[in-house]
Formats: sequence, structure tokens, C-alpha cells
Amino acid sequence: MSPALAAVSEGVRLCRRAAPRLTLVAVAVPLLQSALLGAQLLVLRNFAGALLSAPADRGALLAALAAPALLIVATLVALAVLDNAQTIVRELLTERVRQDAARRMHAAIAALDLVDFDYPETHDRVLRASTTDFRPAQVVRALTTLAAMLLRGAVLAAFVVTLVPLLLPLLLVPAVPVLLVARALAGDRHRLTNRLTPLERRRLYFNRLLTAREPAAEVRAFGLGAYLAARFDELSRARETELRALLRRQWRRMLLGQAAFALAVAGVLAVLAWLFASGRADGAALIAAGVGVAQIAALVGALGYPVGELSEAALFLGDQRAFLESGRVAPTHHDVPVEPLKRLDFDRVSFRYPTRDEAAVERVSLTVEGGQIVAFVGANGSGKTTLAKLAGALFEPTDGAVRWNGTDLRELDRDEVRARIGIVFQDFQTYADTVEANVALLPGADPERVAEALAGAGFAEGELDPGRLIGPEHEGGTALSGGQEQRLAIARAMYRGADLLILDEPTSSLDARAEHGLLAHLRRAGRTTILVSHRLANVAEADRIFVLDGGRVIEEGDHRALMAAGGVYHELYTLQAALYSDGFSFGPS
Ligand SMILES: Nc1ncnc2c1ncn2[C@@H]1O[C@H](COP(=O)(O)OP(=O)(O)OP(=O)(O)O)[C@@H](O)[C@H]1O
Repeated sequence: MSPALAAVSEGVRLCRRAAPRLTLVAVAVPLLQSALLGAQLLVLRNFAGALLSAPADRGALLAALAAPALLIVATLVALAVLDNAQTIVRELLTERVRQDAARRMHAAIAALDLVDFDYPETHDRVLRASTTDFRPAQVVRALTTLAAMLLRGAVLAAFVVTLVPLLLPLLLVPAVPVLLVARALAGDRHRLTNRLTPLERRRLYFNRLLTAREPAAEVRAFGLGAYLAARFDELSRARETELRALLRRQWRRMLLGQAAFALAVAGVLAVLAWLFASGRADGAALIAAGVGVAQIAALVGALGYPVGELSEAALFLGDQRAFLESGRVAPTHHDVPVEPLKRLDFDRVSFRYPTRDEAAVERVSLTVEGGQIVAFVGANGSGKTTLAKLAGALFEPTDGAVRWNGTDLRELDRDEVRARIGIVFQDFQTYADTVEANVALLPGADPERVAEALAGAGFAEGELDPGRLIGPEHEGGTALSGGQEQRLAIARAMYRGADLLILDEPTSSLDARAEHGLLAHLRRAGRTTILVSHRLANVAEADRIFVLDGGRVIEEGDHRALMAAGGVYHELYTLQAALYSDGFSFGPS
């Protein structure tokens, strides 16, 4: 099957899947319209016949004309009613297909690996695929329009051919330039859209900076509004330049196609004139054939629209299919049950981000024993967060393995493993929903456990109403402070009752009391915890501390051992301790 045909059948399949009955109606209505049109032509012919063989008696003539005239009016009304119905059915079908496409897109995006989001191509493909959601409905619309046109054409052709057989093959000639141009235009548009996707994403990015709540404070504080708007404009102009070049090219193609079409139609009319001049057809037949030819020519001229739509939809649907198929992940191994965590081993683990040559984590081997609090410390960019994400089954090592009770994480069901892990990210999210939903995330929150998690994260009883709506940009929502948002993220991680807690800078926004309370809570809970922190006073309590530098573990041990070793940890700790001691100064002023 050709790619275009495959995409067409895919489009129809997707429509049937999203709304089978609407698809049926969308197909049936144009067919009915064609049948009505055929009937109308027959009546018209009778009408012309009655008129030309005009009886001398005017009364008799009027009586002969009344019935066909009424029928013509009735079919016209029926055609108009069906047109209205078709408009409504198409809109509903488009809506349903969009919903279905969005569902499938979201499922495919959810199946992507975290690392995929570091590839610009992923975002290009997501944008392309998500702006293709109306295409299946476009296929049905184009197909039904085309089918209706072809049927109408067939009816007209049958009508013309009975009058003047020679005209039929001639009428196919004007269709050739129309079809060629429609296909070429669709190809041009598809190529341009795909080429402009990175530019379009950047435009959307600037638009988001200008319109969203999160960047609003910084944009104002630094007076970035005009600059960002100018960047947006610059990209819009670049897009317009490309669009103009496309339209110029399309204009030339269309003119050429229309000239060829006009020539072909003129040829057909010339044949008609010749038939008349040479007396090969009678007057009534020629008038009727003339009407038929004019209608067929108009139909052929209009063919470009549905054919163009079909060709375009075929190309864009190909992109969507490619994305949905590439989003399919390799099946995970469900047959190995994920047991409660007893130990987590990093076995010579390396990890490289797609956009960087150097490894972010290099041949790290370490063990986190069940029930231990383990800390990762080190300078900015030393690999702590990357290591935490590897522990959280969010990245797969590019080399080596992370093992859960001895089993490589790759051999375990990813979702099952993740369900046993609670994470607080450095750049945690706060969701525009209730406090309760922010903690429990999934439906079916247990209010008691939510209250427990909130208390564990340091909220005093009654401090935060579980029903309070967060997100001032939404109706009825209010904002929390930065520290409250961070504690909410901690409560979320705790609510899961996870085997493993991963806390990446969980206290960066907490006040001293809240920070102390959290650490005491963690110690009491006795849950396996990986703590990433620059605050070494928090870390000193950990059972084991790993010091990272350039993606490698350079020191390990508990606080006492590391202090005794007098290495990097000792130096960092002493420096931080000095910050709190009396008489500290930044140096000579
Ligand atoms: N998505 C990414 N793509 C490319 N490189 C990245 C990405 N995220 C981090 N890196 C790089 O990987 C290295 C380790 O980063 P990581 O975030 O793990 O460090 P970190 O120790 O947690 O730093 P910090 O203390 O600043 O949070 C750094 O050199 C960083 O620039």
C-alpha cells in the first residue's frame, strides 16, 4: 500500500475508533447528497424536455412544468438541510478524534524515558504529533467530500455521456494539473511545517515566559518584557519570511496549474462548439450537455481542495504514527516481583546525558543498606542529583547497573519499582489542586494518612487546610510560601509509604526549626533514605556519606571517619562550621 493510502486508511480507522456512528453518518450524508443531485439532474432533464417540446397550450405547459419544478425545489431544500447536518457531524467528529488523539499522545508521552526529554528532537516530534490531532477527521472530511464529488461527477458524466459520448474522456484531462498541484502544495506545506518546528517551539517558549505565572516575577524584576517580546517578534518575522517564500512558490504552482486547467476546459468547450457547428448534436442535448460540462469543470476545479487535504493529512499522520510508535517502550519484566528494599547497589555505574560528551557519573560503586540514611555531598555539578535519579529508576545507566536487592533495575517492572520510591526533587512541582491532592496525587486519598504525611513534613496541626486550593492563577486558588511548597513536596514523598526516600536538597527553603524537625522525623521513621544536601550539619547524622567530585566517589564513611581522614569532607565541613562561629568574617574589608 502506498504511504498516502496507508495514511488514509489509518485516518478512517482512527475516526471509526473515536466515533463509529458519527463516522458512518459523515460518510452517508455526502452519498445521500450525490443521490439527490442525480435525481435533480434527471428532473432537470425532464424540465428542459418539457420546455423545448413546448405545447402550444400555455396551461398544459405550466402543468407539465409544475411537478419537476416542485421536485427541484424539494431536492434543493433537502441538499441544504444535509449540508447543515454535515457541518455539525464533521465538527463533532473532529472533536472526538481530537480527544482520542490526545489520549493516545499522552499515553505515548508518559511512556517516554526521562532522558528522552533532553533531546530537542523529542520536543519537535511531540509538538508535530500533538498538532496533528485533527488530521484523522480531516481525512474523513476530505474523503467524504471527494467521494461526494466523484459521485456527483459520475452522475454528471453519465448524464453528459448519454448526450455527447465524446466529451467524457476529454473531461478527465483538466483533472491532471489540478491533482498534481494539490499534491505538490501539500508536500511543500509539510516540509515547511517540519522545518519550522524548532523555531515554533522557541516562539512558544518566549510566549510562555511572557504569559505564565512562574517567570512573571523575574521578568518584571529584570525588566525583560520588552526584550522577550522582541525575541518573540523576531521569530514571528522569521516564520513569516519562510511562509512568504512558501506562498510565492505555491502561487506560481497554482497559476501554472490553473492555466493548464483553463486550457483543458477551453478545449472541451471548443469540442462542444464544433459539435454544435457541425450539426452533430441537437439543441436540447447541447444545452443540457453544456450545463453538465460547466458543472463537471467546476467539480474538477474544486477537486484540488479535498485532494490537497488528503495528501497533507497523509503526510502529517505519518509523523504522528512515527511518534506514537517510537513512544512504545520495550516490555518490562513483570515476572520478577519487586520485593521490599533490603539493599540498593550501584555497580560501576556511569551515566552520560545525551547533550554532553563528559559523563555526569563515572563508575560509581556504592551500597545503600535497608533502613540506612545515606548522604551524597559534593560541589555543584559533581553528580549528586544524577546519582539520585539513577537510584530512583528515572535514568538507566549508560554503563554498569543499579541493583534492587541484587536484581538489575532494568529487569524489574519500572512502575512497580517507582511505586516503592518517594522522591523530593530539587525542582519539585506544586500542582494547581487541593493540598490533599498535592499530597496524595492519585484519587482515593486517605485523609488520615494525608494528615500524617503533612505532620511528618513539619506542618503543625491545622496549619494547612487539606481542602485549600493551590494555584492563584486558577479560580479560588491561593499561593503557598516557598518553604510550605517544599514541605508539601516532602509530604507527598512520605505519603507513598515508600521503601526508599530520595530527598534532593529537601531543606533548601526550610527554616531552621522545620529542617531540624524533618531530620529528626527521618531518623525516627527508620526508612531507607538517600539525602542530597549541601548543609553538612544535616548530613553529619547520616549512617554513610559519599563525597562526589566530577561524577566519581572520592571519599566515603560516616561523619566521624571522614572528619578524621582530613580530606575534602573535612575541609567543607570545617568551612561551613566556621560560618556559624563567632568572629567569622569574609576577609579584610
Ligand atoms: N539534563 C542535563 N543535560 C546535560 N548535562 C546535565 C544535565 N543535568 C546535569 N547535567 C550535568 O551533569 C553534571 C552533574 O549534574 P548534577 O545535577 O548531577 O550535579 P549536582 O551535584 O546535583 O549539582 P548541584 O549541587 O548543583 O545540584 C553537571 O556537570 C551538569 O552540568
